[in-house]
Amino acid sequence: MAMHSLHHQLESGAEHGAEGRNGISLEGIDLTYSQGSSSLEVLKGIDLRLQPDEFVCVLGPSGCGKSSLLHIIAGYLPPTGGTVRISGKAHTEPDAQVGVVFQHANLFPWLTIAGNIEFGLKMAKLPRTERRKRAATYLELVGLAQAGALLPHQLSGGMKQRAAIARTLATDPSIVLMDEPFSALDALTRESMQLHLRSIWLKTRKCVFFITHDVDEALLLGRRILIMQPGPGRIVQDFVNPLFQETEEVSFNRIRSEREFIELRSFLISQIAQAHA
Ligand SMILES: Nc1ncnc2c1ncn2[C@@H]1O[C@H](COP(=O)(O)OP(=O)(O)OP(=O)(O)O)[C@@H](O)[C@H]1O
Repeated sequence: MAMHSLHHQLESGAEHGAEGRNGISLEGIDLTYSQGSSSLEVLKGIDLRLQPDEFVCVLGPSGCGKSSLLHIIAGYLPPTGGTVRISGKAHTEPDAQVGVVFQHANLFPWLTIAGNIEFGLKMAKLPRTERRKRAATYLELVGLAQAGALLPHQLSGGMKQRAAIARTLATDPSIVLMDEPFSALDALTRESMQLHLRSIWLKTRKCVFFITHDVDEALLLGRRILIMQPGPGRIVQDFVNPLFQETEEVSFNRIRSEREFIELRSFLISQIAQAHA
């Protein structure tokens, strides 16, 4: 596929996400940070619909407003304009529908791994037996079935991040927002986490909004890919990832060696560089 024709051959993500009223919809989101007499317009007119089982990766140069957008979807930050809707209803405050995973796990150091997972469930007033059961289920799902009684400092970075994912999923959110969740991990752990997350998504089919700086990561994980551009932040590319396969049986090495992967990779890098210029 020649680079100049690549863009025309990609299926639009906006059409893909447009079905039904479920999932997330962002309507005309604007954000301006104001401090004293100065202000910074960070996001302008973001329109986006995500299906309830979407896995979307968001790429864009540093400072284009990716994290700000995530904070708005989470309900942490009110936009200066526009509306976030979840299943058609305006979403203005953090709640159990939306789970967030950050770059660092931020586990409570004094609680065991199971205790960390149960903490949010306790806040949600789930009875103790149900909390125990859920913690065991999600520890199993992230491959930490044997680690429930350990304290966070006894875990590796990758294990801590898996515990953080289990903690988020255990509250059964319909949307999981992830802000560069694997960027602090070494390359090998990162790849195993990517495979793990893929397999969790195939089992749970949650809507995942995943911010990354890593083009390869977006191509290996995203069913849909967005590219944002700064000044002010907006979405400039939105397409269905043609490399995405709905199966557990994937070899990242094989995908990485495919011609289409290499072409898409340089296409994305050129788009991000353009956005940066
Ligand atoms: N609380 C804040 N007050 C004022 N300006 C802010 C605030 N948070 C972020 N900004 C500014 O808004 C812009 C977008 O920041 P944001 O963190 O959303 O971008 P990003 O794309 O996630 O960046 P990165 O990839 O580096 O994490 C940046 O110019 C940043 O300096």
